[in-house]
Amino acid sequence: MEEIQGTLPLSTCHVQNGLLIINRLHMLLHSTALSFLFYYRLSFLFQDPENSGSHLLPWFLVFASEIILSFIWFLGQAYRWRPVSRSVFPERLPQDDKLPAVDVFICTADPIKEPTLEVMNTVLSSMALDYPQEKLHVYLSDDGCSPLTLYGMRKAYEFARWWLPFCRRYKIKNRCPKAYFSALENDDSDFSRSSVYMEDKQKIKGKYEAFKEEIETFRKDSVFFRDSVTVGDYSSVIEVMHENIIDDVDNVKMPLLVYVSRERKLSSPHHFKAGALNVLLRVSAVMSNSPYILVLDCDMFCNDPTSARYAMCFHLDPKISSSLAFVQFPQKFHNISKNDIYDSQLRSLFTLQWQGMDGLKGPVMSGGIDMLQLQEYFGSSNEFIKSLAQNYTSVFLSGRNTLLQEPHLLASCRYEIGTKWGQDIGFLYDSVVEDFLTGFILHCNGWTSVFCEPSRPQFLGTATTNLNDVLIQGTRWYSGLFENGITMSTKWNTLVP
Ligand SMILES: O=c1ccn([C@@H]2O[C@H](COP(=O)(O)OP(=O)(O)O[C@H]3O[C@H](CO)[C@@H](O)[C@H](O)[C@H]3O)[C@@H](O)[C@H]2O)c(=O)[nH]1
Ligand SMILES: [Mn+2]
Repeated sequence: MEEIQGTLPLSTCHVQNGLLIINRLHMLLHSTALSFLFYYRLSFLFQDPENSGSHLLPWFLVFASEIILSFIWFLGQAYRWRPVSRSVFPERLPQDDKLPAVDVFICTADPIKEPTLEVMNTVLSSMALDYPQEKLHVYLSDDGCSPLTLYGMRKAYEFARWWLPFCRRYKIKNRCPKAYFSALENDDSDFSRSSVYMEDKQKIKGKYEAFKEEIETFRKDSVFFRDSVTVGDYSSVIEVMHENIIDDVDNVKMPLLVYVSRERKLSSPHHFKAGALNVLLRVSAVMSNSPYILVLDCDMFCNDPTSARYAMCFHLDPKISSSLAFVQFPQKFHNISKNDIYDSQLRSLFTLQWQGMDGLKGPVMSGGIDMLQLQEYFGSSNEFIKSLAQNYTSVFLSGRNTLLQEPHLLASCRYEIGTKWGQDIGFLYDSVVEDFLTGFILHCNGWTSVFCEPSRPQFLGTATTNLNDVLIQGTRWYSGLFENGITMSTKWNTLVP
């Protein structure tokens, strides 16, 4: 940190002046029009009662609707007040050995709705991030406790032994194997004319096909398929995959890969994704205990390996790092058609509102993809985690991979009873949109966030594209946001300093 202080900045922030002027002019025009409208309505109500009497009820109803719509419009103007854009300079980051460690958290819940091969593609793309491999640890939480997912993880780890050195050697930009092999004609590698590269590519393609086949065979196997989602109560399953140097030529190391399926009891609250993330927070604290986490949905693969370094440009920037809680990446999708009739790409959020919020306290934590710093706010009040971390990190690094007694306790239902997990610590439980609530509370506590939107999408996810899914997702989000509003208004006294 000392080295980069006083030298060139790691990130810069520009106010988008053109947009700012247009937005503010539009606000002025719109509010002038609203003032005329209100004047017109009020003067009607106060005119001679004989003329207005019979129309009074419809006028009141229309006026009330206009007031509500204007109020909603007024609240939305904050997003347009000061839009900013940011640039990062990853080449100015400190040397690799000075970079902090990062834990990647990926959540999956159902191997049927979230096909295992896709989830493994997300796992592989995050293992292949351009970040010092010994400082990268990937955790997958499986809320379906599916043998298929665990099998997929083992096979993905085997395939990664080939995939990672290949990506590193040829500086592949698209490190999600499925996306890379399906875009063969637009090969983006600098080596695309080299015959050695083409040979290697065919070899790796063969390995990928075999990996795909193995997962498919396992899935089709009727005995396992019936069991591919475990129902009822089950205990936790944790498996650590860890190996040192795998490729002496390129000196490629394998990141740590951990499969975590937390204990489930139908009698204990489940807390969905927030519950899964909190288990990962605790389990990772006794294994790798990194100060930063990158949270990904299982369908959000890394489309550009530089994302972790980009996020570090903010977290290590002395100008903003002291109050910075998280870096939010936009959610972009690979399966949007030209028509996109339901606006599944969420344009108003990610191309307008988040940039506007970035000019205030920062974008809300909107799931999918965010890089959070942990030291200050998540784990610090939990002395137990701290003490465990001190005892166990060294045990793990010394190569005894089967330390697993404590992680199982941390992944059990009973661990959280009587603690503040989900209330004051970790991801919050009071909402089905846990990310929004957690982000709002962090902002209320004085933390900020930034929006990182480089031209190449850093992550690509799967959008909901049929009406049924759009409605279910929308109902969940908006009822969750409503719930958040209630939760926050009841906590108002404690939130506002
Ligand atoms: O009990 C559960 C339920 C969901 N998930 C995972 O959580 C993620 C998001 O769930 P999904 O059903 O795909 O919800 P979406 O509406 O697509 O997700 C958006 O909205 C969620 C809040 O509702 C955020 O958590 C997500 O990050 C955001 O991408 C997925 O990876 C799931 O596997 C779990 O791990 N456990
Ligand atoms: Mn999703």
